[in-house]
Amino acid sequence: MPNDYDSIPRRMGNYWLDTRLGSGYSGSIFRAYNVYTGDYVALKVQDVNHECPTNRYEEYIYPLLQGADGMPRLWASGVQGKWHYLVISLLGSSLESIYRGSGKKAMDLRSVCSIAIQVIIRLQTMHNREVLHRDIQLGNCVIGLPPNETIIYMIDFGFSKRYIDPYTRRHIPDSKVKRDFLGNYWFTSVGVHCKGKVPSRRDDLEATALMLIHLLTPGGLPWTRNGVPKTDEHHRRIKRAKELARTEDLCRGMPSEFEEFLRYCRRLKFAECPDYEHWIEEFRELARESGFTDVDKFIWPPPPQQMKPLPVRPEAPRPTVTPAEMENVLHDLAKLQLHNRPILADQTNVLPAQINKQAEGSDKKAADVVDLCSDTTGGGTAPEPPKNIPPRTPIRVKKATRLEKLRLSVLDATNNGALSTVVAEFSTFLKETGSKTLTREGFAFLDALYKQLADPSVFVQPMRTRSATEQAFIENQPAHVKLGVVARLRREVGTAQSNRMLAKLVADFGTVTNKSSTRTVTKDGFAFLDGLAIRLKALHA
Ligand SMILES: Nc1ncnc2c1ncn2[C@@H]1O[C@H](COP(=O)(O)OP(=O)(O)OP(=O)(O)O)[C@@H](O)[C@H]1O
Repeated sequence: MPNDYDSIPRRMGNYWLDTRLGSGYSGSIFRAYNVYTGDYVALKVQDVNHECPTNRYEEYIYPLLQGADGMPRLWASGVQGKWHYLVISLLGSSLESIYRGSGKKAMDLRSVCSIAIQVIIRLQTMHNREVLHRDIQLGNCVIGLPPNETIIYMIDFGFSKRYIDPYTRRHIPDSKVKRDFLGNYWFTSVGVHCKGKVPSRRDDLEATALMLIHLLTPGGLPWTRNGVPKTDEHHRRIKRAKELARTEDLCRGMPSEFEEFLRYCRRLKFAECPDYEHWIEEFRELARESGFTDVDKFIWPPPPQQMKPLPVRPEAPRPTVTPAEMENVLHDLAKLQLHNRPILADQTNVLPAQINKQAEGSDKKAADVVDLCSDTTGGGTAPEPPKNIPPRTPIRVKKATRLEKLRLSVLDATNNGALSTVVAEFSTFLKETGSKTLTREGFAFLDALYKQLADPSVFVQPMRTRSATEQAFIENQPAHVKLGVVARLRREVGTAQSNRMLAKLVADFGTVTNKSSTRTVTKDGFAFLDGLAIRLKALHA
């Protein structure tokens, strides 16, 4: 039901309406002031007969959120004539208008980290108070007015809901029945938007992840680029694009935290409590490592000395490597003389001359390389990148750096004792980072380990590369298949008699982890890695 704005009285209760700040489907919002105190507020007006009485819902939710940082205060509410009104703290611009107003194609990393930290904290507050937001988007995150302009506030609780039943104290039930989508086109989670699932805490977080990725993507998330859908067909196309978009494609070129955060949100179970603290820390650390200070504050415009180059990803698809360029790479690889590196593998049947030949003849396997730029394999001294190939984006700091160091330690290990230490460190590191997702650097580590255990002189297809058809097949595999394989590997690792046998187990572990949709290391997976470290030590003795 559209609002008849002209009939809205100039005075509502003790408040005099000034300028209109915004309006949405459900009502209008005005800047207003208290006629007795002169204090400015925001006043949200809605027709009492509106088909979607969001003001009434908000009136119920606001008291649950009072007093918390970043939550607007509800000063008054009431009905005047045919109008229901809410009087709330007057705030500043929304992130939507800040982003649009910047004229930039993507937001800087410092600002996005601040948004991540603050929005996750806000959601933690809301969820602790048993409320789901259910409409996370840039327009519903606004900054305060001076002196609170560095604080991000949540607004618009018209779709919010208590997820703990106040009487039974139980979490709202899940349901298999598909429900109408509630939220917004751009950021509402795939589960809720495309699959009609019941929203829970995980979906507020997934919407946050998508919002962050949107801000870092030049031109925004792919399905946002043609504007709000005007037809059902357009809406269907958006849902399809959203559902089919692969996490790694959405996050290509960004610090790995964003990809991991999105994967994490999508792995959460319906009633699971997210680990807010972990992700707040992850984004703080990412910001710190990128050289940003005071990142809990959203400072706009961003301080000039902290305006680092954006983790821009190329908008056009990465050009494929030409045969000539590939030849250059292989030539350089051959020059690495892998046969001179310390070899731990069982070499009984491999004569030095053969090893040499294998290194030189490794171009036969070149066609197997699916994505040369995104996976790190091979020896320590990297060859000069061939000309005309776009440079790799200089990001994925921290975890990536640590994993890369571990990978190099694998390649430098000269005996099983040293390898055992590195494997134990790898396992501990993964456990401590909290994120159990194996990133590409994690797979590169396994690739290196496999090579050391099997035969470092042979080119090995990286475990993580896979085609679209493999991906589709993998996604149809039930989770218990992976669990069963890893449990077997865990058992077998304790009795493996040689490095070759261990190499085979590592390869199976990499393959099965890669085959799971989330690429996570399970409890059995960690037991396997720890068992591997112990076995290597035993074989060394
Ligand atoms: N407290 C506030 N102070 C200042 N501006 C505000 C405030 N609340 C909302 N606004 C502005 O008004 C816009 C609409 O507000 P809000 O989202 O609460 O209303 P809505 O009717 O639910 O809108 P929509 O239909 O777009 O969800 C916001 O994007 C923001 O720009």
